[in-house]
Amino acid sequence: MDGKGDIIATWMKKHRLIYTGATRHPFILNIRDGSIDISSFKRWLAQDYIFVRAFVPFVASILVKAWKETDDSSDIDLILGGMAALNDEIEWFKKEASKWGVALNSVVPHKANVDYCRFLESLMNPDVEYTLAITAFWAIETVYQESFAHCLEDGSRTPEELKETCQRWGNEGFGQYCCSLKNITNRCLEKASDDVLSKAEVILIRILEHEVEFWNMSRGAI
Ligand SMILES: Cc1ncc(CO)c(N)n1
Repeated sequence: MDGKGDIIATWMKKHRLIYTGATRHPFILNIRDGSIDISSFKRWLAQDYIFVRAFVPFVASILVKAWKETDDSSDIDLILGGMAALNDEIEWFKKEASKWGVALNSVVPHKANVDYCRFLESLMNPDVEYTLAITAFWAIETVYQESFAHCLEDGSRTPEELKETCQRWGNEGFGQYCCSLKNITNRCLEKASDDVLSKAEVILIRILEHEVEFWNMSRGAI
């Protein structure tokens, strides 16, 4: 330990407002209180399928960075497990889309989605350090975990037909996975230079902003 401690906890305090904006967005609150407009849900489903397809090569790029930059094989195992889960997730999207009558092959990506995927692509560059990419990965997964877990808490009135979606990211196993990603990220951040550390913080904020825009788009607000 070099005394930097839990950097993510420090960031969470500092950026609480935007973090809450991403994890307690009206889209999520409307699922939780049962007032969600089903056309919004379908829009989210179709757009998120496109996002997840772009997320696969992003996670693959992190796997390559981990292999080159860390001697901790448990990092590779965790990222590989994440990729395996994405394989299931893509099949789940197809099944869910057919249930709702959403045609995935004719979906036009929305600007917020294109912008977000472009940002992911910029992080796939081999020049981008493992620490920066894993920070983004942790943040992306954690926003969904915290958002959908909120829809399953006691007192929530999530419609029955949306519970499976919320379970997908809100379940305890996914929560554990996010916790492991957080531990890896903190370990990398503790060893990082001040320059990388400040870049990582900017990336976290950018991710949170993209997540808010993604929910906005899903609601049809933009
Ligand atoms: C936009 C978005 N953020 C995060 C996740 C979690 O994987 C997802 N599926 N989509």
